[in-house]
Amino acid sequence: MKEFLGENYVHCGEVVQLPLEFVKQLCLKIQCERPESRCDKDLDTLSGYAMCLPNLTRLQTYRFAEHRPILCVEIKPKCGFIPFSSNVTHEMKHKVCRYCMHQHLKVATGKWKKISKYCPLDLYSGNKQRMHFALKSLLQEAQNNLRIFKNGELIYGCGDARSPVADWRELAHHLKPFFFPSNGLASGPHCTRAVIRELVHVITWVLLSSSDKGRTSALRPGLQGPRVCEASPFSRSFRHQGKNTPEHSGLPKGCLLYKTLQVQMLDLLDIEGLYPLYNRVEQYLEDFPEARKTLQIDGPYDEAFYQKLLDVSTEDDGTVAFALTKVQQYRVAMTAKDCSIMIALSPCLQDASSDQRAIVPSSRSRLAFSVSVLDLDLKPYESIPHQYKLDGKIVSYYSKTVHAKDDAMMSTRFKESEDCTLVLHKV
Ligand SMILES: O=P(O)(O)O[C@@H]1[C@@H](OP(=O)(O)O)[C@H](OP(=O)(O)O)[C@H](O)[C@H](OP(=O)(O)O)[C@H]1OP(=O)(O)O
Ligand SMILES: Nc1ncnc2c1ncn2[C@@H]1O[C@H](COP(=O)(O)OP(=O)(O)OP(=O)(O)O)[C@@H](O)[C@H]1O
Repeated sequence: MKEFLGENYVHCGEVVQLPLEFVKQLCLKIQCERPESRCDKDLDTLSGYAMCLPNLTRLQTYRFAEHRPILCVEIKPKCGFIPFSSNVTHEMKHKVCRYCMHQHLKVATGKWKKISKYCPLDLYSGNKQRMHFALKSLLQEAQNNLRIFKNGELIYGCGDARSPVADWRELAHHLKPFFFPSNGLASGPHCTRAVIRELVHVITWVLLSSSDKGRTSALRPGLQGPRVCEASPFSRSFRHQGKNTPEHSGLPKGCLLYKTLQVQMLDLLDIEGLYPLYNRVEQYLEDFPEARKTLQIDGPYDEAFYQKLLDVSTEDDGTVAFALTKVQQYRVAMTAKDCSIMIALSPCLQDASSDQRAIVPSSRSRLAFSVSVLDLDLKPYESIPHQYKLDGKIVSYYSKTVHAKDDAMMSTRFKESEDCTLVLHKV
């Protein structure tokens, strides 16, 4: 991931040894804090090892702990493209992105209460208007896609599914000293709006900022699907006005969103095209179980592994080697679709001679920032059948309920318009 996303954004951490008794106690202690949907997860209590990562709610540009106040915005942007693969059998998947479709299933199964207006394609569009809309939508319905921390403590977003904290007034109260440090902006709805607007502008600016490191240019998936999701309320409102959605202004090539999207696009065949290839590898492993090691299913994720990921050809020569490359690319893509971006912001002193590239030129205050990526452990090979089933469920639920409802609404409107024919008589 360092190779793809760049040195600056990825923190590998280090492996540390822990007493088994400590891990066991920790595991018991956190179990009651897990949201219900994550109760099947477990800490590895047997290996005696853990990953020690830096605290990413803090600025990563300074070596020493800062004593200045720090704000951190965590965004889990999810998949930012619509599949372009010809293996896709459901027409809907070429029009509506997975996140927007999945929202309906999540609400139906009780994971969340309300459908979010957030659409990843808006965030990844590079178009400021669309990005602002996406970020405001995240602020309205944070789900597990947005969290805000102040000095390392969660002040906005879901700690877990049961206790969402989502009060804009309270949030603005926390944020005001960061964005309007020296003026006496009166409180009230006007102040809340101004602070939230400033937050959205600063985050957009940071997301579009570039760092030149990383070898992303090596990835050229080539094909691209539609750049607008039909379900996004932003593009819907444009369509209702008879206008086209502003497509995209293009993400700057060095920015983290661009790099993340490139890695996500390693999912070249879509799960529908990938699943038969997974079965080919499975069949091979059934015949030669000892090959699991040489195929590097469980690593090591070394230079040789990385080099194979760069082969973005989609021409199947029927070999296990081809199938394996696509499977590994898919796992990397899935990881990039589920990672989080941590944006840490801290006011910097007017006279501090800091690196100008890491300062947001916000109108009211000078903010130092750092951007990191979280949750980059490679998705397991074993999760592919689950992905395949889930994909089918998401699409069929969306098609059956939401799309059918849309159709019904259209035909009712049509019928109503027939019933209400206005007859004009000459007088
Ligand atoms: O499949 P998705 O898109 O629902 O993603 C899962 C996430 O749900 P989300 O859609 O973000 O609410 C899910 O998020 P939550 O734990 O529900 O917050 C996990 O991140 C899961 O990854 P893993 O199985 O724990 O490694 C994610 O599973 P993977 O598909 O990334 O394996
Ligand atoms: N290094 C870090 N610095 C700051 N916050 C972190 C860090 N690592 C994790 N977090 C916080 O904890 C949350 C959960 O982390 P993560 O997704 O890595 O856990 P996980 O591996 O999915 O947990 P599990 O599978 O055990 O339930 C993140 O969304 C983030 O808010």
